[in-house]
Amino acid sequence: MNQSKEQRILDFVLQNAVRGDPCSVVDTIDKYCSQKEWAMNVGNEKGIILDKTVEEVNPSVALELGTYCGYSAVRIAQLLKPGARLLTVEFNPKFAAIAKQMIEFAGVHDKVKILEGPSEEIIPQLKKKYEVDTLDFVFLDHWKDRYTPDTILIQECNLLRKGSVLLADNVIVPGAPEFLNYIRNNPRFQCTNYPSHLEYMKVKDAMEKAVFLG
Ligand SMILES: O=c1[nH]cnc2c(O)cc(-c3ccc(F)cc3)cc12
Ligand SMILES: [Mg+2]
Repeated sequence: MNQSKEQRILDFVLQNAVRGDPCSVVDTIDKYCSQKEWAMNVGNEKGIILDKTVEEVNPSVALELGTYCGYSAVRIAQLLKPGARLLTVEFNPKFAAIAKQMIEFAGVHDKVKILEGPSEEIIPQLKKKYEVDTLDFVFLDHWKDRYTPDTILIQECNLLRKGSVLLADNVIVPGAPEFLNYIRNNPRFQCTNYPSHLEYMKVKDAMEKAVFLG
């Protein structure tokens, strides 16, 4: 039965990265996806923006929407302080299965919990089922048409506190114009744009940071 691209990425990591070394897992995925097959990992250029934002926030509880192969989950998890945790939501069961193995190989599984299912179903469960009080950091990297409804849902579920930080990938490519319009015109958020490039390409992309003002 022919392999998926995501399985090929995982196999390349299992063969070439160092078990228990998150940096080697991240670098090995970037090597495969820049040299062999493009894939929608946030990549190293935007990954550095992600890293800096996570270090700035130093979250106790972080949420990621869109796990894919686990690349950004590994990047975020390795920056978390002891006792901090990342909840990452993935709709596609095949991607979730790959990410689970990737996260375990990287040795960050004690900090990461993969929640499989649609974000609109999982977000309302975070408080009661996953014992979340508020989210310190949210990385939006799933389907661009869900950025705005999920941001509204997160607010409706009272999951943000003064100073909570949202960071959205791909606001240029594939683009999230409706989200940019929503968040930049919402007086409860202070927005900053970070120009960058699409992962592994020369194409311009950007990330948008939005701080919740309470
Ligand atoms: O669907 C996406 N989810 C999350 N991140 C993405 C991402 O970073 C890039 C892309 C993408 C960009 C250009 C293209 F030609 C085809 C797909 C999609 C997603
Ligand atoms: Mg992305």
